[in-house]
Amino acid sequence: MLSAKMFNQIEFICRNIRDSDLYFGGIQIIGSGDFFQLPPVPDLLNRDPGEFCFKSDVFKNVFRHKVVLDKVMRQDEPDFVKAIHDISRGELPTDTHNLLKRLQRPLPPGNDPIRLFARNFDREVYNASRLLDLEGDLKSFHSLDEGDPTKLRKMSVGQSLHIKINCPVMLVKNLSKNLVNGLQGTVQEINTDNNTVTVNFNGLITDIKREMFTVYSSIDNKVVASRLQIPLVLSYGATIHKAQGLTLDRVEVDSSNIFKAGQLGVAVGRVRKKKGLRLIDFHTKNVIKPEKSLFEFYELNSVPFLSDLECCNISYSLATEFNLEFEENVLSESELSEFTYEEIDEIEKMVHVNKNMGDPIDSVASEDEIHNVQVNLNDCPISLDDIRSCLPDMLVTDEQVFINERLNLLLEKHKLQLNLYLTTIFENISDIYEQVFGSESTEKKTDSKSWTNYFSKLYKFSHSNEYISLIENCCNRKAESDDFTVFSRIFDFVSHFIIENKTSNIKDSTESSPQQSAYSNDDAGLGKLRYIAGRCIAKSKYHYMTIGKNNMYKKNKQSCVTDCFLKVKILDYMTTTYADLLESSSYKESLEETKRKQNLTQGLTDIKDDVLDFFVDIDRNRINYQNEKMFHKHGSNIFNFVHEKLLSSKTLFSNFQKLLQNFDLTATFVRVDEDLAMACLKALYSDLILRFCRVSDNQFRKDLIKSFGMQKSETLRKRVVETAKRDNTSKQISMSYILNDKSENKISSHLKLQSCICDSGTLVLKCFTKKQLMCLGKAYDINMSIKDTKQAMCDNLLATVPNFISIPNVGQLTNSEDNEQAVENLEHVPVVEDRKQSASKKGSKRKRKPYTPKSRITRKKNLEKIQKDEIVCSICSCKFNTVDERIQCDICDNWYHKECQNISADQLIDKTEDDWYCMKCCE
Ligand SMILES: Nc1ncnc2c1ncn2[C@@H]1O[C@H](COP(=O)(O)OP(=O)(O)OP(=O)(O)O)[C@@H](O)[C@H]1O
Repeated sequence: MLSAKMFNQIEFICRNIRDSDLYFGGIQIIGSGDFFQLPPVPDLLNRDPGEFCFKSDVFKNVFRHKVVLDKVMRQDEPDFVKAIHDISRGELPTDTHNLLKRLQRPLPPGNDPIRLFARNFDREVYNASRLLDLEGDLKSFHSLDEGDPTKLRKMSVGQSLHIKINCPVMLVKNLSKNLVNGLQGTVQEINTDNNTVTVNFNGLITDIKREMFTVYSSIDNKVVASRLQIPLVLSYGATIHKAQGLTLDRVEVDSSNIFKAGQLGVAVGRVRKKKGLRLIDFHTKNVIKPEKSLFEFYELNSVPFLSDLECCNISYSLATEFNLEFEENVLSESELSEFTYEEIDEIEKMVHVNKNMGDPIDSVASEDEIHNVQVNLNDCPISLDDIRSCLPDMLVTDEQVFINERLNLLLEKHKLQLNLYLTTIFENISDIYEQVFGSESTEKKTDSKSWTNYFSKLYKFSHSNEYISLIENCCNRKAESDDFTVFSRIFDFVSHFIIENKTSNIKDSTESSPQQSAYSNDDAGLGKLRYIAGRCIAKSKYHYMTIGKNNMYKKNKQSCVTDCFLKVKILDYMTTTYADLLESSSYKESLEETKRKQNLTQGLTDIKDDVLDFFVDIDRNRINYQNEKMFHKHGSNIFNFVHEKLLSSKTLFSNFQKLLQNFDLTATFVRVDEDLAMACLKALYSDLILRFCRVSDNQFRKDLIKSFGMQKSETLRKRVVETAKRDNTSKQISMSYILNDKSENKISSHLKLQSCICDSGTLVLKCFTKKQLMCLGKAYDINMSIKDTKQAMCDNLLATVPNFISIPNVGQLTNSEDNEQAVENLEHVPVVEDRKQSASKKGSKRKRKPYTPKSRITRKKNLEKIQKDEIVCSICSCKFNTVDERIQCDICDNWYHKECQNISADQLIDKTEDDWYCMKCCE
């Protein structure tokens, strides 16, 4: 079926070739078709979402007249005609239902029927199994490919064509008027030397040679892949899409994977008579209701024809320019084509799915404290019997069976050596623990670094020669990779044991951390879980399909193909259609979320309700193991820990079995016995658990990182705010700032001083010298004495300044020289005395050398030192360019740039008259 985008493009090309304003350049168009048949296939490569063409504005203007052909020519049995009509419209009245049920019998003897499948994979498996059953030599033709391999998958011919003489084939390219796409024939001769296959097409015997197939990308505006191959495919079976348009006499329709409205109708409608049709695996859910717009389209009235057809000569107007809306929203409305499973990778790239799921991270851990130490590190409290508890109860995978067997053997035959191994690793791991977190008597704060350190030490030990020789001692031979697998289980067990006992008091933050809540707690979460579960199933299905396809024609691999085929069938059984869910799901409220998340992968993730229940179970189990507390204990190993716990849960596995109790093993064309079914079941269980663990682990790690990131950024933000505050206050308020303030009564500087005082009174200590404080006191009418300590002066200011709205006696604040004079006049107390007093008071708090006033000689000497570049600023370590830009602290005697101490360079501080303390000493 033509899509809206394709229709618009054809119209555009015709109009441009004709260089005309008329639609299609004035070319008369007669369109025919049945919209209740297969809908257009979306084409991701060309950004075509696969909308019905009648939705295009151009279509509405061009096809104003509609004629409904209602006489069916292919079939002549009224009940059969009605049944095809019903199922095409998504209806299943009783008479039609009964008729379809009756058609589930084998076909009466006759020619080999063609089997129709909804999905390519089923067709391929069927074709391969039939071909291998046919006598004769298998011949293969391999294509010559160029370009992007993912695009090559879209080709209608495969990379390899496997055929035998007398096998049925179908032409997949129009070669001439008679040799058309879809024509069926039988292979008569095969010549691999000159790449030719002779085919008998109903008496027309023709040599078919290799043809070039290309994939064009309108996005890249070029051919992105090409394949040179014989244009034939095997035709024991075909897809329903491929069979559309054919008229057949004997058909078997496998309806198990019908995924589109119209698909079943097309399949059933290919055959002339009921007696030539057999239905396989038919369910009512295969009858899918088409979208409403289709019914609306047929209900629309048609415009009557005018005799001169003037009604059809409409000019193209810009108002009907291409409806490119869907280019923005390429696939939100789209559904999947039959190729969907093969396009998963491509789709994933487009929706930015993180494929790197499950990569371990070592460096993240939170900062809980370890309170309790319960293990006596000198003795090993673990017995060999305890080791048995690390054997999994339920054996799902081959690896588990293997580990169990090996461990049992060691426990029976190498008890002594195993005991030595156990004691030694216990001691070593305990030592490592102590080294990192301290001894049992000390409570030590642990942080992410410590945990990383701990796990890296464990890793080093487990790869040391000492450790390897321990294992070799137990095995009585050179250690192999299998041995390490077995012993790593005991190693993990001991490591967990030690941490478990030491961290038993760690606060379990499961409830407070959002990342550890179950998906299934609310509707949105359930919707998300359905999507995740569906993705796990779809990925698993794709995985087995690929293995199956790769081994399809290898004779000795047929059991592997059967195995994969059965697994795919089981996975199919777990899914349904969105329409079915809308009608019958008990979790309808959650479906919206599933649909929203599906976007491109719509259809892939519609899993049945009972399958969702099973995943809810997994999820609830998962949060018991996948939480912050467990993360502390297992570090990067948490993924394996969670995975193993879920894998070995008997309840989960039996729930999984229950899910499939009604699955009909006989409904497939491959022979399946009970053992194979059970093996497949276990493998699938293991695969789905693994995939689910990867997704949840990925999410868990992301959430952890996010929460750590938030903590980190909060600390950082705090620091920035504090620094900014400090900078602000210390820079904003200084004597020169107050003096330069031209506002009335120096309101501006008053406010700044006020805010500086309110924020932190101690900052004032840093900003002003004693002399300046005296000045300020005078300006605010505060009675201060030069004998007062700086702190007392500040306290006075602190108590007074907030009570004023501006500086009351601005006149008292003059320039610094005047200030000095003012202070001189105020009190005639020797400054040296005050300095001594102040220094001795400070000395009570911290030890400091007694204050010695710098004599002119000392200053001169210092000056000389400065000039000889011997002295540098103690903050920035840079030299001083001028004498005036430096200042020396009277407590620590260090030199600083004034600016490094937030003192403006032009500010004069005569240190022969007053002391000055650097910021550090003030603190
Ligand atoms: N006027 C006719 N008289 C006799 N047989 C006819 C007539 N028209 C069509 N048929 C036969 O009916 C069958 C279906 O015809 P055709 O494929 O053209 O229909 P269609 O509408 O394209 O079908 P579909 O869309 O279902 O594939 C063919 O076998 C054709 O030979």
